[in-house]
Amino acid sequence: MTLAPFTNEFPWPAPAKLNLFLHVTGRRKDGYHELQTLFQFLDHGDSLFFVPRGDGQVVRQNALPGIDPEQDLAVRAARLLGRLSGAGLGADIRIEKRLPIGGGLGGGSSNAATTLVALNRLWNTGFTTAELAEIGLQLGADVPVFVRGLASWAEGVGERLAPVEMPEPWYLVVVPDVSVSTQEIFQAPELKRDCPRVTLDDYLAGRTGNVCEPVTTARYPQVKAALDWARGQGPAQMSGTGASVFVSFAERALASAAQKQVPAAWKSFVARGLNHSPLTGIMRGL
Ligand SMILES: C[C@](O)(CO)[C@H](O)COP(=O)(O)OP(=O)(O)OC[C@H]1O[C@@H](n2ccc(N)nc2=O)[C@H](O)[C@@H]1O
Ligand SMILES: Nc1ncnc2c1ncn2[C@@H]1O[C@H](COP(=O)(O)OP(=O)(O)OP(=O)(O)O)[C@@H](O)[C@H]1O
Repeated sequence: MTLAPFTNEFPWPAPAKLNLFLHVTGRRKDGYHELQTLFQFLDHGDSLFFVPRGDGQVVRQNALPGIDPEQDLAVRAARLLGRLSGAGLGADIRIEKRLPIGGGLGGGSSNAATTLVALNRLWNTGFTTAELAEIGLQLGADVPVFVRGLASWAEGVGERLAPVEMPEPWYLVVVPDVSVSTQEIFQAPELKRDCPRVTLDDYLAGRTGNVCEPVTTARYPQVKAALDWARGQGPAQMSGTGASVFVSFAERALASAAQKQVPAAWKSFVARGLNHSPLTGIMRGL
Protein backbone atom coordinates (compact mmCIF):
# COMPACT_ATOMS: atom_id res chain seq x y z
CA MET A 1 0.00 0.00 0.00
CA THR A 2 1.31 3.44 -0.88
CA LEU A 3 0.76 6.60 1.15
CA ALA A 4 2.05 8.80 -1.64
CA PRO A 5 -1.28 10.51 -2.48
CA PHE A 6 -1.46 11.79 1.10
CA THR A 7 1.78 13.74 0.85
CA ASN A 8 2.31 17.19 -0.59
CA GLU A 9 4.69 15.76 -3.17
CA PHE A 10 2.18 13.64 -5.04
CA PRO A 11 1.33 15.32 -8.38
CA TRP A 12 -2.33 14.90 -9.34
CA PRO A 13 -2.56 15.50 -13.12
CA ALA A 14 -4.96 18.07 -14.59
CA PRO A 15 -4.62 17.51 -18.35
CA ALA A 16 -5.61 19.87 -21.15
CA LYS A 17 -8.45 19.06 -23.52
CA LEU A 18 -8.94 19.85 -27.17
CA ASN A 19 -12.28 20.38 -28.86
CA LEU A 20 -11.71 18.46 -32.11
CA PHE A 21 -14.72 20.33 -33.47
CA LEU A 22 -17.25 22.70 -31.89
CA HIS A 23 -20.76 23.42 -33.19
CA VAL A 24 -23.47 25.47 -31.50
CA THR A 25 -26.93 24.04 -32.11
CA GLY A 26 -29.06 26.31 -29.97
CA ARG A 27 -29.39 28.49 -26.90
CA ARG A 28 -31.13 27.58 -23.65
CA LYS A 29 -33.44 29.92 -21.76
CA ASP A 30 -30.70 30.53 -19.16
CA GLY A 31 -28.39 31.85 -21.91
CA TYR A 32 -26.13 28.79 -22.01
CA HIS A 33 -25.52 27.31 -25.44
CA GLU A 34 -26.32 23.82 -26.66
CA LEU A 35 -23.23 22.35 -28.25
CA GLN A 36 -21.95 19.40 -30.15
CA THR A 37 -18.26 18.76 -29.65
CA LEU A 38 -15.64 16.05 -29.48
CA PHE A 39 -13.28 16.12 -26.52
CA GLN A 40 -9.84 14.54 -26.43
CA PHE A 41 -7.22 14.92 -23.68
CA LEU A 42 -3.54 15.80 -24.01
CA ASP A 43 -0.56 14.37 -22.14
CA HIS A 44 0.25 17.94 -21.10
CA GLY A 45 -1.32 19.87 -18.26
CA ASP A 46 -1.13 21.27 -14.75
CA SER A 47 -0.16 19.37 -11.59
CA LEU A 48 -2.04 19.79 -8.33
CA PHE A 49 -0.83 18.90 -4.83
CA PHE A 50 -3.17 18.36 -1.88
CA VAL A 51 -2.69 17.95 1.85
CA PRO A 52 -5.87 17.39 3.90
CA ARG A 53 -6.40 19.74 6.87
CA GLY A 54 -8.55 19.06 9.89
CA ASP A 55 -9.78 22.63 10.44
CA GLY A 56 -12.18 22.86 7.49
CA GLN A 57 -10.11 25.55 5.72
CA VAL A 58 -9.30 25.34 2.00
CA VAL A 59 -6.12 27.31 1.34
CA ARG A 60 -4.27 27.75 -1.94
CA GLN A 61 -0.62 27.68 -1.05
CA ASN A 62 0.90 29.46 -4.05
CA ALA A 63 0.21 32.72 -5.89
CA LEU A 64 -1.06 32.42 -9.46
CA PRO A 65 -0.98 35.58 -11.56
CA GLY A 66 -4.50 36.43 -12.73
CA ILE A 67 -6.30 33.91 -10.52
CA ASP A 68 -7.49 35.25 -7.18
CA PRO A 69 -7.59 32.35 -4.66
CA GLU A 70 -11.26 33.06 -3.86
CA GLN A 71 -12.15 32.72 -7.57
CA ASP A 72 -9.89 29.73 -8.19
CA LEU A 73 -11.95 26.85 -9.57
CA ALA A 74 -9.84 24.34 -7.62
CA VAL A 75 -10.55 26.17 -4.34
CA ARG A 76 -14.24 26.51 -5.23
CA ALA A 77 -14.42 22.80 -6.12
CA ALA A 78 -12.85 21.83 -2.78
CA ARG A 79 -15.24 24.06 -0.82
CA LEU A 80 -18.26 22.75 -2.73
CA LEU A 81 -17.28 19.13 -2.07
CA GLY A 82 -16.60 19.95 1.60
CA ARG A 83 -20.01 21.65 2.01
CA LEU A 84 -21.76 18.62 0.52
CA SER A 85 -19.92 16.21 2.79
CA GLY A 86 -20.02 17.65 6.29
CA ALA A 87 -17.93 19.81 8.58
CA GLY A 88 -14.20 19.83 9.13
CA LEU A 89 -12.96 18.89 5.66
CA GLY A 90 -10.14 21.17 4.59
CA ALA A 91 -7.06 21.07 2.39
CA ASP A 92 -3.93 22.90 1.35
CA ILE A 93 -3.78 23.11 -2.45
CA ARG A 94 -0.78 23.96 -4.60
CA ILE A 95 -1.13 24.32 -8.37
CA GLU A 96 1.77 24.02 -10.79
CA LYS A 97 0.37 25.90 -13.81
CA ARG A 98 1.45 25.00 -17.30
CA LEU A 99 -1.80 25.61 -19.16
CA PRO A 100 -2.65 29.09 -20.41
CA ILE A 101 -5.54 30.99 -18.79
CA GLY A 102 -8.33 31.62 -21.29
CA GLY A 103 -6.51 29.37 -23.71
CA GLY A 104 -9.39 27.13 -24.78
CA LEU A 105 -7.62 24.12 -23.26
CA GLY A 106 -9.93 23.85 -20.25
CA GLY A 107 -7.27 24.51 -17.62
CA GLY A 108 -9.61 25.90 -14.98
CA SER A 109 -12.20 23.17 -15.51
CA SER A 110 -9.51 20.49 -15.39
CA ASN A 111 -8.14 21.91 -12.11
CA ALA A 112 -11.66 21.76 -10.67
CA ALA A 113 -12.19 18.17 -11.82
CA THR A 114 -8.84 16.98 -10.46
CA THR A 115 -9.67 18.61 -7.12
CA LEU A 116 -13.03 16.82 -6.92
CA VAL A 117 -11.53 13.43 -7.81
CA ALA A 118 -8.47 13.81 -5.54
CA LEU A 119 -10.27 15.15 -2.48
CA ASN A 120 -13.09 12.61 -2.83
CA ARG A 121 -10.34 10.05 -2.39
CA LEU A 122 -8.25 11.86 0.24
CA TRP A 123 -11.30 12.85 2.33
CA ASN A 124 -12.99 9.48 1.78
CA THR A 125 -16.22 11.22 0.86
CA GLY A 126 -17.38 8.30 -1.25
CA PHE A 127 -19.08 10.08 -4.17
CA THR A 128 -19.38 8.07 -7.39
CA THR A 129 -17.81 9.35 -10.60
CA ALA A 130 -21.31 10.20 -11.90
CA GLU A 131 -22.04 12.22 -8.74
CA LEU A 132 -18.71 14.06 -8.99
CA ALA A 133 -19.45 14.89 -12.65
CA GLU A 134 -22.82 16.35 -11.64
CA ILE A 135 -21.23 18.36 -8.82
CA GLY A 136 -18.59 19.57 -11.28
CA LEU A 137 -21.19 20.83 -13.73
CA GLN A 138 -22.09 23.52 -11.18
CA LEU A 139 -18.55 24.87 -11.60
CA GLY A 140 -18.23 24.79 -15.39
CA ALA A 141 -19.58 23.13 -18.52
CA ASP A 142 -16.25 21.42 -19.22
CA VAL A 143 -15.78 19.90 -15.74
CA PRO A 144 -17.77 16.63 -16.24
CA VAL A 145 -15.63 15.32 -19.10
CA PHE A 146 -12.49 15.85 -17.03
CA VAL A 147 -14.07 14.01 -14.07
CA ARG A 148 -15.08 11.05 -16.25
CA GLY A 149 -11.72 11.04 -18.04
CA LEU A 150 -12.77 9.50 -21.35
CA ALA A 151 -12.51 11.13 -24.77
CA SER A 152 -16.14 11.79 -25.63
CA TRP A 153 -18.71 13.00 -28.07
CA ALA A 154 -20.51 15.71 -26.07
CA GLU A 155 -23.91 17.37 -26.33
CA GLY A 156 -26.07 19.56 -24.10
CA VAL A 157 -23.75 22.21 -22.64
CA GLY A 158 -21.04 19.55 -22.72
CA GLU A 159 -22.41 17.30 -19.98
CA ARG A 160 -24.12 14.64 -22.11
CA LEU A 161 -21.12 12.46 -22.85
CA ALA A 162 -20.64 9.38 -24.99
CA PRO A 163 -17.11 7.92 -24.83
CA VAL A 164 -15.39 7.42 -28.20
CA GLU A 165 -12.10 5.81 -29.19
CA MET A 166 -10.33 8.19 -31.55
CA PRO A 167 -6.91 8.02 -33.19
CA GLU A 168 -4.31 9.49 -30.78
CA PRO A 169 -2.15 11.72 -32.98
CA TRP A 170 0.57 14.14 -31.95
CA TYR A 171 -0.50 17.74 -31.75
CA LEU A 172 1.41 20.97 -32.07
CA VAL A 173 -0.52 23.45 -29.90
CA VAL A 174 0.19 27.13 -30.52
CA VAL A 175 -0.78 29.57 -27.78
CA PRO A 176 -0.96 33.21 -28.88
CA ASP A 177 -0.21 35.70 -26.12
CA VAL A 178 -3.85 36.64 -25.43
CA SER A 179 -6.51 35.41 -23.03
CA VAL A 180 -9.95 34.91 -24.61
CA SER A 181 -13.08 35.24 -22.47
CA THR A 182 -15.39 32.28 -23.17
CA GLN A 183 -18.35 34.41 -22.09
CA GLU A 184 -17.45 37.18 -24.57
CA ILE A 185 -17.39 34.76 -27.49
CA PHE A 186 -20.65 33.05 -26.52
CA GLN A 187 -22.33 36.47 -26.16
CA ALA A 188 -21.23 37.69 -29.61
CA PRO A 189 -24.30 38.49 -31.76
CA GLU A 190 -22.60 37.15 -34.88
CA LEU A 191 -21.93 33.65 -33.41
CA LYS A 192 -23.57 30.95 -35.56
CA ARG A 193 -26.09 29.31 -33.24
CA ASP A 194 -28.12 27.18 -35.65
CA CYS A 195 -25.74 24.45 -36.75
CA PRO A 196 -27.60 21.38 -38.00
CA ARG A 197 -27.03 18.31 -35.84
CA VAL A 198 -24.11 16.18 -36.99
CA THR A 199 -22.83 12.67 -36.26
CA LEU A 200 -19.40 11.12 -35.74
CA ASP A 201 -19.44 10.18 -39.46
CA ASP A 202 -19.69 13.89 -40.35
CA TYR A 203 -16.65 14.55 -38.18
CA LEU A 204 -14.69 11.68 -39.72
CA ALA A 205 -15.60 12.91 -43.22
CA GLY A 206 -14.30 16.41 -42.42
CA ARG A 207 -17.72 18.07 -42.44
CA THR A 208 -17.30 19.79 -39.05
CA GLY A 209 -15.33 22.76 -37.72
CA ASN A 210 -15.21 25.26 -34.87
CA VAL A 211 -17.98 27.87 -35.24
CA CYS A 212 -16.29 30.12 -32.68
CA GLU A 213 -13.28 30.64 -34.97
CA PRO A 214 -14.70 33.53 -37.05
CA VAL A 215 -15.87 35.31 -33.88
CA THR A 216 -12.59 34.94 -31.97
CA THR A 217 -10.30 35.64 -34.95
CA ALA A 218 -12.20 38.85 -35.79
CA ARG A 219 -11.72 40.11 -32.23
CA TYR A 220 -8.22 38.77 -31.54
CA PRO A 221 -5.86 39.35 -34.50
CA GLN A 222 -3.16 37.26 -32.79
CA VAL A 223 -5.44 34.23 -32.86
CA LYS A 224 -6.13 34.82 -36.56
CA ALA A 225 -2.40 35.07 -37.25
CA ALA A 226 -1.70 31.87 -35.30
CA LEU A 227 -4.47 29.99 -37.10
CA ASP A 228 -3.28 31.23 -40.52
CA TRP A 229 0.26 30.15 -39.66
CA ALA A 230 -0.89 26.74 -38.36
CA ARG A 231 -2.93 26.09 -41.53
CA GLY A 232 0.37 26.31 -43.41
CA GLN A 233 1.58 23.29 -41.40
CA GLY A 234 -1.43 20.99 -41.75
CA PRO A 235 -5.08 20.65 -40.78
CA ALA A 236 -5.45 23.25 -38.02
CA GLN A 237 -8.29 24.39 -35.78
CA MET A 238 -8.94 26.53 -32.75
CA SER A 239 -9.80 24.74 -29.47
CA GLY A 240 -12.90 25.88 -27.57
CA THR A 241 -13.37 29.64 -27.80
CA GLY A 242 -9.59 30.11 -28.25
CA ALA A 243 -6.95 31.36 -27.93
CA SER A 244 -5.04 28.12 -28.64
CA VAL A 245 -4.91 26.51 -32.06
CA PHE A 246 -3.72 22.99 -32.87
CA VAL A 247 -2.40 20.99 -35.82
CA SER A 248 -2.28 17.19 -35.82
CA PHE A 249 0.58 14.99 -37.04
CA ALA A 250 0.99 11.23 -37.38
CA GLU A 251 4.40 11.30 -35.70
CA ARG A 252 5.97 13.20 -32.84
CA ALA A 253 9.04 14.10 -34.93
CA LEU A 254 6.85 15.89 -37.49
CA ALA A 255 5.11 17.91 -34.78
CA SER A 256 8.47 18.80 -33.22
CA ALA A 257 9.86 19.88 -36.60
CA ALA A 258 6.86 22.18 -37.13
CA GLN A 259 7.29 23.54 -33.59
CA LYS A 260 10.77 24.78 -34.49
CA GLN A 261 9.12 27.10 -37.06
CA VAL A 262 6.63 28.70 -34.62
CA PRO A 263 7.08 32.49 -34.62
CA ALA A 264 8.77 33.72 -31.43
CA ALA A 265 5.75 35.81 -30.35
CA TRP A 266 3.76 32.67 -29.48
CA LYS A 267 4.22 29.88 -26.97
CA SER A 268 3.75 26.32 -28.16
CA PHE A 269 4.02 22.72 -27.05
CA VAL A 270 3.86 19.26 -28.57
CA ALA A 271 1.58 16.71 -26.91
CA ARG A 272 -0.04 13.38 -27.61
CA GLY A 273 -3.82 13.08 -27.92
CA LEU A 274 -5.22 10.74 -25.25
CA ASN A 275 -8.53 8.88 -25.10
CA HIS A 276 -7.97 8.18 -21.39
CA SER A 277 -7.12 10.99 -19.02
CA PRO A 278 -3.97 10.51 -16.91
CA LEU A 279 -6.16 11.37 -13.91
CA THR A 280 -8.29 8.23 -14.33
CA GLY A 281 -5.09 6.25 -14.92
CA ILE A 282 -3.86 7.38 -11.48
CA MET A 283 -7.16 6.47 -9.83
CA ARG A 284 -7.00 2.96 -11.26
CA GLY A 285 -3.52 2.57 -9.81
CA LEU A 286 -4.45 3.71 -6.27
C1 LIG B 1 -16.11 26.40 -25.08
C2 LIG B 1 -15.97 25.14 -24.27
O1 LIG B 1 -14.68 25.07 -23.70
C3 LIG B 1 -16.14 23.93 -25.17
O2 LIG B 1 -15.65 22.78 -24.56
C4 LIG B 1 -16.97 25.10 -23.14
O3 LIG B 1 -18.27 25.12 -23.64
C5 LIG B 1 -16.76 26.21 -22.13
O4 LIG B 1 -16.80 25.61 -20.90
P1 LIG B 1 -16.36 26.39 -19.56
O5 LIG B 1 -15.12 27.15 -19.79
O6 LIG B 1 -16.39 25.35 -18.48
O7 LIG B 1 -17.53 27.40 -19.45
P2 LIG B 1 -18.29 27.95 -18.19
O8 LIG B 1 -17.29 28.42 -17.18
O9 LIG B 1 -19.35 26.99 -17.79
O10 LIG B 1 -19.01 29.22 -18.86
C6 LIG B 1 -18.37 30.43 -19.17
C7 LIG B 1 -19.36 31.30 -19.90
O11 LIG B 1 -19.50 30.84 -21.25
C8 LIG B 1 -20.86 30.83 -21.65
N1 LIG B 1 -21.22 29.46 -22.05
C9 LIG B 1 -20.44 28.40 -21.68
C10 LIG B 1 -20.76 27.13 -22.08
C11 LIG B 1 -21.90 26.94 -22.88
N2 LIG B 1 -22.26 25.73 -23.29
N3 LIG B 1 -22.67 28.00 -23.24
C12 LIG B 1 -22.33 29.25 -22.84
O12 LIG B 1 -23.03 30.18 -23.18
C13 LIG B 1 -21.67 31.35 -20.51
O13 LIG B 1 -21.89 32.70 -20.77
C14 LIG B 1 -20.77 31.24 -19.31
O14 LIG B 1 -20.98 32.32 -18.43
N1 LIG C 1 -7.32 27.13 -11.38
C1 LIG C 1 -7.64 27.86 -12.46
N2 LIG C 1 -6.94 27.72 -13.61
C2 LIG C 1 -7.26 28.44 -14.71
N3 LIG C 1 -8.25 29.35 -14.76
C3 LIG C 1 -8.98 29.53 -13.65
C4 LIG C 1 -8.70 28.80 -12.46
N4 LIG C 1 -9.59 29.19 -11.53
C5 LIG C 1 -10.37 30.11 -12.10
N5 LIG C 1 -10.02 30.36 -13.36
C6 LIG C 1 -10.69 31.29 -14.27
O1 LIG C 1 -11.42 30.53 -15.25
C7 LIG C 1 -11.50 31.24 -16.46
C8 LIG C 1 -11.28 30.27 -17.63
O2 LIG C 1 -10.09 29.66 -17.46
P1 LIG C 1 -9.65 28.42 -18.36
O3 LIG C 1 -8.16 28.43 -18.37
O4 LIG C 1 -10.36 27.20 -17.95
O5 LIG C 1 -10.20 28.85 -19.77
P2 LIG C 1 -10.06 28.14 -21.10
O6 LIG C 1 -8.74 27.49 -21.18
O7 LIG C 1 -10.44 29.12 -22.14
O8 LIG C 1 -11.11 26.97 -21.00
P3 LIG C 1 -12.38 26.64 -21.85
O9 LIG C 1 -11.92 25.94 -23.06
O10 LIG C 1 -13.05 25.72 -20.88
O11 LIG C 1 -13.10 27.90 -22.11
C9 LIG C 1 -10.48 32.36 -16.39
O12 LIG C 1 -11.21 33.56 -16.28
C10 LIG C 1 -9.73 32.13 -15.09
O13 LIG C 1 -9.47 33.34 -14.41
